[in-house]
Amino acid sequence: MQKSSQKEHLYKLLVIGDLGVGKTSIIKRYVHQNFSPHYRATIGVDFALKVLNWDAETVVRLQLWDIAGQERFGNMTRVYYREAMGAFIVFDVTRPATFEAVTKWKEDLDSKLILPNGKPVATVLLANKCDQGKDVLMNNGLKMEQFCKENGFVGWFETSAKENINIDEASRCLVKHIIASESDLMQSIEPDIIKPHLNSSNSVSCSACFKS
Ligand SMILES: Nc1nc2c(ncn2[C@@H]2O[C@H](COP(=O)(O)OP(=O)(O)OP(=O)(O)O)[C@@H](O)[C@H]2O)c(=O)[nH]1
Repeated sequence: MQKSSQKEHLYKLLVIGDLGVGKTSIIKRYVHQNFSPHYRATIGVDFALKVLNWDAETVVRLQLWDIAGQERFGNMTRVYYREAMGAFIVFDVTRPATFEAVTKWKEDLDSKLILPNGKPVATVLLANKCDQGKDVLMNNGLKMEQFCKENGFVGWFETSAKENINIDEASRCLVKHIIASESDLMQSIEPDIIKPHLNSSNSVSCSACFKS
């Protein structure tokens, strides 16, 4: 039961990335604690709600927007991105092309969504299906931390929706950065205009959540 002294935050989070990388599966695992090996492509967008008891005084409600991979080639992302406070960009570690698409997704996001202080929304990169090996990470010799800094991600995690690896951790990282960016905004502008704008901007990053 909620105590009267508790603070509540409601955040819209986007989950984006190429077809079949595991966006729906990650949300399903996170919200419903289950996994299905069968693939059913998302059409347009789907939604889920996750409630987090953040600390003794704070409840965080996450509205997760599961955006179909095929939307990268459509015009609807601008509409879906509206008023989001954070994003996960997902790729599949077994398919290099899905990693190459990550920068395209990030550019699409940053070109359409901006906070009132001119900063992009906090974004965490998820290297999903890590239960299948780490082909992309190892073969390309990727320096993920460097990649994240250069491309404005606040952190990255190897995840598995199948084995339930690092999904809670990635979410906590994202929420932590959103709470920090929200208090940043509170200090600089009127609280009632915190909602992100649709526009473009440069990226910023912080290494607080980077994993090696
Ligand atoms: N081994 C393994 N398979 C996964 C994992 N996550 C998802 N899959 C499988 O990958 C396939 C695609 O997963 P989805 O969650 O539907 O992918 P999506 O990104 O939502 O796909 P779109 O809706 O087309 O954008 C399914 O067969 C899943 O079972 C994972 O962590 N490990």
